[in-house]
Amino acid sequence: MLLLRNVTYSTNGRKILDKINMRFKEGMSYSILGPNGAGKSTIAYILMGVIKPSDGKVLLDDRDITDLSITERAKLGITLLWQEPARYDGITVEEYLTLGGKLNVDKEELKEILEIVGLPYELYHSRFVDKSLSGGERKRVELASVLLLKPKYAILDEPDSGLDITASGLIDKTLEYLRKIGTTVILITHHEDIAKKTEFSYFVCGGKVVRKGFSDEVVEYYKRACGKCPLLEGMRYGHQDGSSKGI
Ligand SMILES: Nc1ncnc2c1ncn2[C@@H]1O[C@H](COP(=O)(O)OP(=O)(O)OP(=O)(O)O)[C@@H](O)[C@H]1O
Repeated sequence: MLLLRNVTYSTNGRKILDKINMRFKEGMSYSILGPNGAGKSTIAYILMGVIKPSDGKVLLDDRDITDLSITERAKLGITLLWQEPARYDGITVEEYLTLGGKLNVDKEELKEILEIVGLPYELYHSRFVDKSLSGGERKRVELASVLLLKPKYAILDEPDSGLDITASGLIDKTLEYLRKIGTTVILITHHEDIAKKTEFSYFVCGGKVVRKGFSDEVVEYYKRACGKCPLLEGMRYGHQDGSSKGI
């Protein structure tokens, strides 16, 4: 089990996360749901070891891993799909996904995974992971790399961002594959329909867990709460500069 215990994170004199407690059990799927700026990506970075909490602990199977680096956590089976996909000039999709042949993966498996993420092997394996791929295609390559690693814990930070209308089917196939291989999924999103695809959800707002439980129930609460939130209402109508009333 992966666990955040009383995690607080402050930076530049601002408290971003405030005593966050979360539990991710093996083989289950979870969403971290919340509006822009809620603290969702910060939670992902703390789980992955990109940043360290100012207070509190990260535990994996009762072991304190708070001070472990990204690489050490990766070795323990924790993987992060970054919100912004990277580019690697001069490296093909196949080289990237097989870590230059170091990852033990056969061609059939590579084909299967590329099919799941919607990039047919024949069309994409020799393409370069550079700016010649669109943002959406790079995101799909990153998702394929997470699936091929067969992690124990897959943290997917907005897997649908930058993707088109086919994203919903892609998320379904991704979750189905990860469920099949027993990976615990931690999916970060601000979309209710995406959160509903997981079993459990945490609704985060203002750096705090506001609600947790079965995804259907949490999503209903999120819709009601965010629908009435004066902060979000203000953002929607652009009250900060008094302009852009409506859209
Ligand atoms: N280094 C930093 N200095 C100041 N503020 C920061 C810093 N890093 C993050 N924040 C702020 O912390 C808040 C939470 O950021 P975070 O990226 O975790 O939100 P999020 O829920 O993932 O948002 P989004 O849905 O827009 O991606 C935001 O208001 C952000 O501006």
